[in-house]
Amino acid sequence: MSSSSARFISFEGIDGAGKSTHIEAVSARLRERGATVLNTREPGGTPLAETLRGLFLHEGMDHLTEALLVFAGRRDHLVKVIEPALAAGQTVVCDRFADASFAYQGHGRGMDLQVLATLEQWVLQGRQPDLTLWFDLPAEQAAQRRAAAREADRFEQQDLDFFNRVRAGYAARAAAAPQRFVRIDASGDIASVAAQVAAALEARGW
Ligand SMILES: Nc1ncnc2c1ncn2[C@@H]1O[C@H](COP(=O)(O)OP(=O)(O)OP(=O)(O)O)[C@@H](O)[C@H]1O
Ligand SMILES: Cc1cn([C@H]2C[C@H](O)[C@@H](COP(=O)(O)O)O2)c(=O)[nH]c1=O
Repeated sequence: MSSSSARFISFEGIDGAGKSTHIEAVSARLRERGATVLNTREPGGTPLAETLRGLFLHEGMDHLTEALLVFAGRRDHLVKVIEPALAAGQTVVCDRFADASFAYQGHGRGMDLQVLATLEQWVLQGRQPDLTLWFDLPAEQAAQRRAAAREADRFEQQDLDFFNRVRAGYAARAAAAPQRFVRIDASGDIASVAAQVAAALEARGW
């Protein structure tokens, strides 16, 4: 891959699906092939958006406020970090992006998907990842992994029904954009998941 081939790759999935476990290996692989890789995340990615992240994860708020906050942070992130990096020919690897808003605020919280689509249009102006790796895992299994790993934030405290809806939300987004999404079966061991991720990159010649 030449350093001028800008790519935008997002990682998605319910909490505890295993995204973060694979992000550094993906970035290392792309760097080995010549890319300049920028690792970032949402909510967050800029000082302002990281401040909003703290509120988003820990303060109580209504669902529309939650969606507006995450899209406000996303706008700052897009304008200050993602677009300049892509314009400079870098590869952007982002832990979650706008699909998460449809899955969590839309399907999880029950917000009107059309309102989210309008926000997406205003904020992203058509920008979408080139590839979205969706780590798909049953909610029960993800909960077991989370329980062993860390203290729960406002989202991670939600029940299995919530995460089943979020998972269905990702499935709907994947079905609507099959050329962009690759479903990774995240239920196996770390090596089997890593092999699927590598195959998805290999298939694109990345
Ligand atoms: N394939 C796997 N099998 C068993 N455990 C795993 C697997 N992948 C990751 N884990 C473990 O599950 C926990 C959650 O993984 P990780 O933090 O990568 O998930 P995540 O999708 O990034 O979660 P979040 O989005 O909530 O931060 C960690 O303790 C990690 O070590
Ligand atoms: C981008 C985005 C995220 N969320 C939720 C999903 C997770 O529960 C947290 C982020 O935590 P992580 O450990 O960094 O994965 O935020 C959301 O509800 N909506 C979004 O758009």
